[in-house]
Amino acid sequence: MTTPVLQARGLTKRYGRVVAIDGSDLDLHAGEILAVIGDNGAGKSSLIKALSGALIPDSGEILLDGRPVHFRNPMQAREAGIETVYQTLAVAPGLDIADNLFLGREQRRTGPLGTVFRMLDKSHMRAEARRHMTELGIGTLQNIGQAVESLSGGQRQAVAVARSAAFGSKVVILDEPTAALGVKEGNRVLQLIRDVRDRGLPVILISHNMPHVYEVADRIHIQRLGRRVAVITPASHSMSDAVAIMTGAAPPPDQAA
Ligand SMILES: Nc1ncnc2c1ncn2[C@@H]1O[C@H](COP(=O)(O)OP(=O)(O)OP(=O)(O)O)[C@@H](O)[C@H]1O
Repeated sequence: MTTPVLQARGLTKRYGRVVAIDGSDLDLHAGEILAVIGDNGAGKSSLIKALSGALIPDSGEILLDGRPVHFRNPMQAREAGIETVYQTLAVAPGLDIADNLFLGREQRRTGPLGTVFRMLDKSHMRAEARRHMTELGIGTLQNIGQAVESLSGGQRQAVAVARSAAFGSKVVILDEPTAALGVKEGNRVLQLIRDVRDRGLPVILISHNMPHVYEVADRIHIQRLGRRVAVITPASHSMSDAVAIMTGAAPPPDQAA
């Protein structure tokens, strides 16, 4: 078995008396979409925050390509190649698509125009933005200079996913990317997620939408009461099996025997 790209071992995080994650494990393999499902409060967000540097776990270990990493903040996780799109979309509505793609990573002009006057290399950013969007087949966004506030929810998500795919060199983490979307837009974002995987970036997808999970996930990590209780696949278990394990109505598979 090859080493997982990203692993969590026994991660724990407490908030006072509340145990948000309780010795949770996670394994993300190369080339896969790993869905993380669980009831409200199961610790999905906390787990993902730990993996993306937004939360420092009390104990446990995170391994990237088999090597221990200790992220103190989201920037360090991004620098290590883990790109996360949160539920609350971090897009800036007033800025255009290209600017959003490069938010926090603006490219300056070369020479004193860039270093002294901090001038942005707009044309380069536009060209790069267009290349990334085209690569991911987001054909509907013709005008890279269009303000993001004029885009639909699905198109905004597409920009956020494209951004994570453009900059994530090892892992892309998506927190409820289809939550607020209509059927058509949701499907488009699902296709985008497959494209990201097929281009070689493994994806962690947190979602409450079971049909979406079953449509795209290669494996499904079930989180319950702060820890991983099972890993199943859409082929091994039905949607109702998954929900039963998630809610505790059925025992996890290894205990079922
Ligand atoms: N900053 C915080 N302060 C206090 N308690 C927190 C904090 N963040 C999370 N918790 C608690 O930790 C537990 C796990 O929360 P978390 O958000 O990780 O779950 P979740 O599975 O993502 O839930 P949901 O599906 O509702 O988003 C919950 O009981 C929650 O109330």
